[in-house]
Amino acid sequence: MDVRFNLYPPCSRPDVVLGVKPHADGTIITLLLQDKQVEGLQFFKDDQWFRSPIVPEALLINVGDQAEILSNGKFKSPIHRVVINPDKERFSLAAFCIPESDKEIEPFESLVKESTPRLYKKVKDYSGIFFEYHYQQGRRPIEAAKI
Ligand SMILES: O=C(O)CCC(=O)C(=O)O
Ligand SMILES: [Fe+2]
Repeated sequence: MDVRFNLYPPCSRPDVVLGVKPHADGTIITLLLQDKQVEGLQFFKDDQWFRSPIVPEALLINVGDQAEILSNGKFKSPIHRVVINPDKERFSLAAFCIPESDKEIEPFESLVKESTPRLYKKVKDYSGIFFEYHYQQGRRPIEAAKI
């Protein structure tokens, strides 16, 4: 598990600056503790951005790309971003649950059937794929795993 503290300083131009650009997490799951006062996280669904409301003391559990692969697409890893507040700084704490880089992952056999054919290849070192696709090519890393 990797843990990261995020600190988003205020910015007077939230119309042109994002805290985190749109992405889906490359994890199995991500545990997220959000700021108790300042919102910022948004999820993309049906061509719209939806705010993630503050729920004090709650951990937000986000499905990552590797859960999408393991579940043969039953779980979808959502696209999300962080917007910046013009006046207040924001904190978040993210714990990224990821397998060791030498472990191969693929859809669970029991979820691959005639009615639900296999959608993803076997992948290894998804963090490496994530880095190459997301940061270097600006593409969704899950595309690399699709059959
Ligand atoms: O700061 C947040 O609420 C989310 C950050 C995030 O999406 C990430 O670190 O992957
Ligand atoms: Fe994220």
